[in-house]
Amino acid sequence: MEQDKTSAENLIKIDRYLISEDYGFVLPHPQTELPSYFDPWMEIASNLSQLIENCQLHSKVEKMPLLSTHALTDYKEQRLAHLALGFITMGYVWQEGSDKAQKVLPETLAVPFCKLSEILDLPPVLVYADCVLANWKKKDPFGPLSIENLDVIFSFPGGETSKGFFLVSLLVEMAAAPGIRAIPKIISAVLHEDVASLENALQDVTSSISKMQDAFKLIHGYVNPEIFFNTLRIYLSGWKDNPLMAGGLLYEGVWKTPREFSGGSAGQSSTLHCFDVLLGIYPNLECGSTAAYLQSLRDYMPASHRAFIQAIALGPSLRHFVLAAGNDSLQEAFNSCVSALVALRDYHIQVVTRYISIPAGKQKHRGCLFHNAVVTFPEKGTGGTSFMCFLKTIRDLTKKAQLLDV
Ligand code: HEM
Ligand SMILES: Nc1ccc(Cl)cc1-c1cn[nH]n1
Repeated sequence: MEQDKTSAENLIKIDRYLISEDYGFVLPHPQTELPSYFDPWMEIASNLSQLIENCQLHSKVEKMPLLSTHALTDYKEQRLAHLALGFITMGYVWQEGSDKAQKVLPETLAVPFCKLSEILDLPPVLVYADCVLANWKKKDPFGPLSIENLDVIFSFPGGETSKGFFLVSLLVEMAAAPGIRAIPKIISAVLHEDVASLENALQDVTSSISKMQDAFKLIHGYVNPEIFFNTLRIYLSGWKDNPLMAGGLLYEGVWKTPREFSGGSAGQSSTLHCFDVLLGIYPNLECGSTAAYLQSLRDYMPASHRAFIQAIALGPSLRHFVLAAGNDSLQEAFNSCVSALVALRDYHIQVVTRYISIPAGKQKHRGCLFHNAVVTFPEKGTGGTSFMCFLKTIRDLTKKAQLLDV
C-alpha cells in the first residue's frame, strides 16, 4: 500500500510536467532572440503592427525564404519560434479584416510552422501558451514582476491594449502558481489522510485564486474595450466553424486540404482546468456538453501541461475524502476554494459584458454586425454568440460543486 501511495505522489510532482514552482504554467524567462538565420521571421514578427498598418505584411511574407527548423533544438527556442510564426500567421490571415480572411497560408510560413507544431505537440495556430505564457520579458531584469516592469515580445495592432491584454493574463497566471504547487500537497495529504495538511493546502489554493482575481482587475486600467473588441479580438480568432473559411485554412506545402483550428482562448489555460478537475467541478463529460468543449481545448495546451491535468484526474478523489472525513473545518476549506472560483468566474462574466457585450451592442446600432459575423473569438465552439450562456453554465457548474452540510 505505501508503495502505491509513493508512486501516486511521484505521478503528481510538478517538475515532471515543465511546471515551475515560482511561475506555474508560465514559461520562466522566455527566450527573446533566435540565431540570426531566423532574422526573416523575427523581423516580421517584431514589426507586425507596422507592417499590417502599412499593408506590407503580405509581400514581406511572400518574399520570406523557406527556412529549416533543424537548428531549433532548444525547447525555449522552439517555443519562441512557434510564438513568432503564430503571430505572423494570425496577422497574415486577418490583416484585411475578419470579412476578407486569407484562405491560403504560404508554404514559407506553413511548412516551418507545422514542423515546429509537430515537435511541440501544439496546433499550427497561435495558442494561449504562445501569446501569454511565452510572450513576456522584464524591462529591467533586476526589477519586479509588476505590469509596469513587464513587456511583451510580440503584439498585434491595438497598441497598449494588445500588450495589456496579454500582460494582465500573464499576471493572472503568475498569481495561480502557489495554487498549482499546492495540488501535489493536497493529493499527498489525501493519500496519507492528513486532514491538517490538507486544510492548509486548500487554503493556499483559495488564497491563490483570490490573488488571480486581484490581478484580473488590472484589465480596466490597461485594456480599452472598444480597441479590444474592434481590433485585437479579430487577430485572436481562429478558422474553425468559420462560415467564410469553410474547412479552415489551407497550409500550403503541408496538407492538400484546408484544416480547422480554434483561435486563442484562455479556455486553453491549464490553470482553471487543474482547479476544476481537483474540485470535481464537472464530473460528466457527455458529448457536446460545455465540459466536453472545454476538454477539447486541452489539445491546444503544451503536452506536459495536458498530462498534469490528466494525472490529477487519475488521482484520489478530494471530494470523496472530504465528504467521508465529516470534518466541518475541512469541508469549509474545500467550499472556500469553490467559492473563490465562483467569484473569479462571476468577475470574468462582468468583464466580458464590458469588453464584448456592450461594444457589440453599440456596433449593432451602427448596423455593421456583419463585420462581426465571421470573427470567432469568442470561439464558435462555444455555440457561436452564446458564449455568455457557456460562461454562465460553467459558473453554475462551479457553484454546484459546493459540499452541502450532511
Ligand atoms: C477583455 C478581457 C476578456 C474577455 C473579453 C474574455 C472573454 C471570454 C470569452 C468570450 C470566453 C468564452 C469563449 C472562449 O472560450 O473563447 C472566455 C473564456 C474564458 N476566459 Fe476570458 N476573457 C477575458 C479575459 C480573461 C482573462 C484575463 C482570463 C484569465 C487569464 C480569462 C479566462 C478565461 C477562461 C479560463 C475561460 C474558459 C471558461 C472558464 O473556464 O470559465 N479571460 N473569455
Ligand atoms: N486572456 C486571454 C489571453 C490570450 C488569448 Cl489568445 C485569449 C485570452 C482569453 C481570455 N478569455 N478567453 N480567452
